[in-house]
Amino acid sequence: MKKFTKKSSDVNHDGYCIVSSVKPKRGKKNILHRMAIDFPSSSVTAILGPSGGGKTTLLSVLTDSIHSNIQACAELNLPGESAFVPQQDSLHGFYTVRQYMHHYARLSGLPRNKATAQRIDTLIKQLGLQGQAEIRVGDIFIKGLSGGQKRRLSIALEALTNPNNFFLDEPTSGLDAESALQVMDFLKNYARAGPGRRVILTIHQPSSFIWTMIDHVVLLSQGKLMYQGPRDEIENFFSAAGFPTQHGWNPSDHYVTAVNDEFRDHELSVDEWADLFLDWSEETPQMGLAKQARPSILAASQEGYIKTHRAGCGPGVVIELTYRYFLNLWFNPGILGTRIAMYSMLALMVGALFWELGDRTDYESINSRAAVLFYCVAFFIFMSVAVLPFTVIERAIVDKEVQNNYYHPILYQVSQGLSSIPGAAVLAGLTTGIVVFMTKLQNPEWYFLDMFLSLLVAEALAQLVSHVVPHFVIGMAVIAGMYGFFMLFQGFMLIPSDFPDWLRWTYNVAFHTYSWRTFMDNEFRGRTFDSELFPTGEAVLKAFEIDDVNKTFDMIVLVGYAGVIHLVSFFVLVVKYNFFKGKLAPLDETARSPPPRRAKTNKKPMRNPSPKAFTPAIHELLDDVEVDV
Ligand SMILES: Nc1ncnc2c1ncn2[C@@H]1O[C@H](COP(=O)(O)OP(=O)(O)OP(=O)(O)O)[C@@H](O)[C@H]1O
Repeated sequence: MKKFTKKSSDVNHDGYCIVSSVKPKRGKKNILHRMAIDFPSSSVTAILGPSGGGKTTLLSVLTDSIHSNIQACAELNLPGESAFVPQQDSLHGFYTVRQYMHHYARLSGLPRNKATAQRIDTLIKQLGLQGQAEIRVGDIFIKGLSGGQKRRLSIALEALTNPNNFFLDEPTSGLDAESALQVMDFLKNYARAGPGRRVILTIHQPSSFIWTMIDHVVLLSQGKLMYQGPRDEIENFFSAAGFPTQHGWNPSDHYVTAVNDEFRDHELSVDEWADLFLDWSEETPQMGLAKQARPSILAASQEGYIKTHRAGCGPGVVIELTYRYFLNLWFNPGILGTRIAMYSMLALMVGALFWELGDRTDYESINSRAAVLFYCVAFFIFMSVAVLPFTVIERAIVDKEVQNNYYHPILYQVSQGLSSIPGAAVLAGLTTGIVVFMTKLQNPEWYFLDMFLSLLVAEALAQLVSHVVPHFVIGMAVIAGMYGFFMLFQGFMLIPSDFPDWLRWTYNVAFHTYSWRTFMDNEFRGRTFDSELFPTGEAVLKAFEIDDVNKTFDMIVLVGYAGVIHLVSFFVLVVKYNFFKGKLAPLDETARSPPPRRAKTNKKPMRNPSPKAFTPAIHELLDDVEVDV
């Protein structure tokens, strides 16, 4: 029996992957069965097969990004840096195409010189985006690139840093025939442009044009290997099996249909196809694992080894990400614009309702002061929830960038923390200016500081929640629930000594407590009132059991609160990207031998098939189609 002899130590330009099994952690059914696949360098390898065949799962094994609920035993040998272009284009909408390319160049630490600018221009041209170079990508607020143009931009962004292993999930989906052809042409040239490069992509239905641009084919069905080898050999295999492609048919349609027995009985079952391929590849000298040196292609690689460039330095990445967040704030009306409008309107309404309240000393004004300060804490902080959808949407972009090794999540966390400072300052300044001016509450500098730090904590909390919830709607519900608790516990509705004993600790946990009592101390301390019950502000503070409050201490607590939340966010990101990721387990030794034959079939590969032996079921289907002439 032929042995698969490759070991991880055999690092050369012939890539391969040996899968022993891939299955869900809870469940016995294999998603991918035992298989060994070549990934020759300087080639475009297409993974294709029927829906549910295991293409995406195989790609996730190859990119080491398997889901945490999957158990995979596999060995990979794909030397060099990798980049992955997911099927979903995760892009910020405010950059133009050229700006986006320069942004990624800076993020990767590419030198800011003419060569980089030229490479960007070349990529834009090669991917047919020169007409859109100065057009914004677009999002829900502004119309920008079409779906296909976004696809091409995603490819250009990852190609910029010359990864050796360039993985793409359905790169041609959503593209018209000409664009798809251009993309494939680009990928083919990319693979050829240097030894040690390989392009590995999944594809659903390659057109006959695209089919000719594929060098190497991996055909999967029901998680089993139907064929792997050079594209120009697959027809020999199907012919030998008695299923040649008929004249005028798209070969890939034929192969994918022939191995899909999910809808109707085929002459050969998937197991029989798998066995036929094993038999055929053993008998065929040019087949077999890692035999495709493809000297003709390697000979065409004249440019020499081009070094991959990824992962910029720490401070550079933080500056770039912080700058990106500012641009997002600036161009995305949902993040800052809407909030500025809402905060202004509410602040004006507060000012109008409590007009010149600070000048009043009557008994009712005491109640009004406490109420307006409660409102300021509760609602202005609550509205920071508006940031959550955008951080959740940005998550897909960050996931892609972390997976593609642009930066460590800690740098993203630092930049998020820094980015929230100016936004919080603008909103706090706005509300302070309007509310304090109209209501004549005292000490605007403390009002501003308290509002600013409270908003910083609220933004940090929104960012933390955005890292863990599956959807922003859930995140908003979680934050609304938390703030509901915090408002109850902050000491306004109930003074601390009236709390049930077992809930007393909650008073200190809610950050609203520190915000509100500082507002209260700021407003009441030193005031006198025309009231026998509360002749001084201190008497009011005493009634709320906050007469011994130290404002400076409370502001330090808010800073610490924000710091702790950012720290928790950091740990959440580290855990998420390191421990909640599925890990590839090593192969057991038996996996190096070919898979056992499962289906004992008498259908030996036929060397001289008659054209009549073509899948009868397909003919039946086609015969049923009535054509009106
Ligand atoms: N995390 C998982 N847990 C359980 N089953 C899974 C998991 N991921 C994939 N599968 C199953 O494995 C099979 C292969 O899925 P996969 O997404 O790899 O197929 P595919 O070839 O990419 O399909 P399509 O072309 O429709 O995208 C499917 O039956 C799918 O339900």
